[in-house]
Amino acid sequence: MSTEYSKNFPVSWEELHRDGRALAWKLLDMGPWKGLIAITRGGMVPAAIVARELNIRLIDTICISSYEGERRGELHLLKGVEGDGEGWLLIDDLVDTGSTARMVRELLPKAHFATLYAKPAGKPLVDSFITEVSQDTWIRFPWDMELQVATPLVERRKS
Ligand SMILES: O=P(O)(O)OC[C@H]1O[C@H](OP(=O)(O)OP(=O)(O)O)[C@H](O)[C@@H]1O
Ligand SMILES: Nc1nc2[nH]cnc2c(=O)[nH]1
Ligand SMILES: [Mg+2]
Repeated sequence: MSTEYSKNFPVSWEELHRDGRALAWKLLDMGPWKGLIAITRGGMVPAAIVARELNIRLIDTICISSYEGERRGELHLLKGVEGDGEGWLLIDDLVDTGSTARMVRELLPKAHFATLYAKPAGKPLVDSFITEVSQDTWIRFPWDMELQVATPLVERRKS
């Protein structure tokens, strides 16, 4: 982990599903929505959960990349969408520094932007989110993890 991030916040598939459904509950009475736009790639699984709960079938993507592991690089817009986003729900997994959010807000100023997780620097840019974590926390998503044998605590303390 880079020095910027000193804490880990691992999220299991079950927790992610629960948080996705909690986000759908929040968004339920704010519609109707014309459709949903997932910000790739992290927004795709949360978007699938929300789309299922809100019965949204029209789904588009904004394709952006910025991080290489835990290092933030330049933002690259690989694919946008037309329009100003009015009536559309924009979904990502998280906001961290808020750079990605700033770019999508410029592209789609009227969309409702929702994420599962938010860090303080990005929080003001999101309309709806479920859980806040501190700025020095790195969120570990289930699609980035695998099951491993855990080293016993006493042995970890020796190293
Ligand atoms: O608020 P920011 O500092 O911009 O960080 C948040 C963005 O970073 C991650 O995406 P990433 O660019 O790593 O691509 P990915 O979704 O394909 O993993 C995450 O999914 C958000 O989209
Ligand atoms: N997986 C993951 N990707 C990120 N991109 C920006 N911040 C984070 C984070 O905390 N976790
Ligand atoms: Mg992303």
